Amino acid sequence: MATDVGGLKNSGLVHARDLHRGFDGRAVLQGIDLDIARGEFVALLGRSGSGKSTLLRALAELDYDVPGSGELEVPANRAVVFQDSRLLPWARVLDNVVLGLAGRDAKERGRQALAEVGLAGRERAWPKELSGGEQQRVALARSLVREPDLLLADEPFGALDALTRIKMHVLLQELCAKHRPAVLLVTHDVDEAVLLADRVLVLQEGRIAVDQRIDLARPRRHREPAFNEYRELLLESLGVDREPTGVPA
Ligand SMILES: Nc1ncnc2c1ncn2[C@@H]1O[C@H](COP(=O)(O)OP(=O)(O)OP(=O)(O)O)[C@@H](O)[C@H]1O
Repeated sequence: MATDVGGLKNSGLVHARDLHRGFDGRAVLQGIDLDIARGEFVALLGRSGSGKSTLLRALAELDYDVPGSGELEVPANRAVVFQDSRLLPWARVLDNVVLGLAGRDAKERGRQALAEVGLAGRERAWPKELSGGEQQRVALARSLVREPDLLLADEPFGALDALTRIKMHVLLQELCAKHRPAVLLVTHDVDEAVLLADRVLVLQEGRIAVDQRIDLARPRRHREPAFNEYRELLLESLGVDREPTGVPA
């Protein structure tokens, strides 16, 4: 596998060709071709077990222990956010944000990042004193303070209640408009994908089966007719039965 973090061959930021990954002889990714442009927001949908996290971990280069092949170029300056915040319980909020960050102004940048996610004044709190949504805000601040070219997010809002999730969607839209990282967001939530992404991919049988551009003005709102059209299209490609008597698969 060739991994070139420096000289990207094309104008894209992420470049993957014919990526294969498998576990115990079972193929999970079976020839992924994917390009992500600088500043582009890509959402990744797929049924449970389709390999979304496997693909995200490949792009994060966190899968050195997983056998595979293919060509992959990703920027060195990338950040990963998971479903749980993975904050260090023994470090205060600000220290969690700036841990490992170089420079004399690191703490000041950390404070600014916390203010951006709506947590000014909570710098000295311990992670356990924060709600789940607040902890995810800290995780976002920890990523964004590093000004990543690529943000890889694996169901970052999956464990949050519906109202908090909506607030996080608004926040993420604002942060992305300001910082313009390229994003790969793994999600189960079709509405979340249509709301946030420039492009929505559907992973099926180890390949990207759908690559749908979302041509809606921002900021986006649920329930406008065009939004619903994209949602129905994607639900159909996921094989979700929308008949009244059907139970979603
Ligand atoms: N470390 C591992 N060892 C063995 N099998 C694994 C490992 N990680 C993932 N798998 C298998 O690879 C397949 C894809 O898993 P992956 O977590 O990428 O799917 P996913 O689409 O992210 O699923 P979900 O939506 O349920 O999180 C699954 O069948 C899973 O059991």
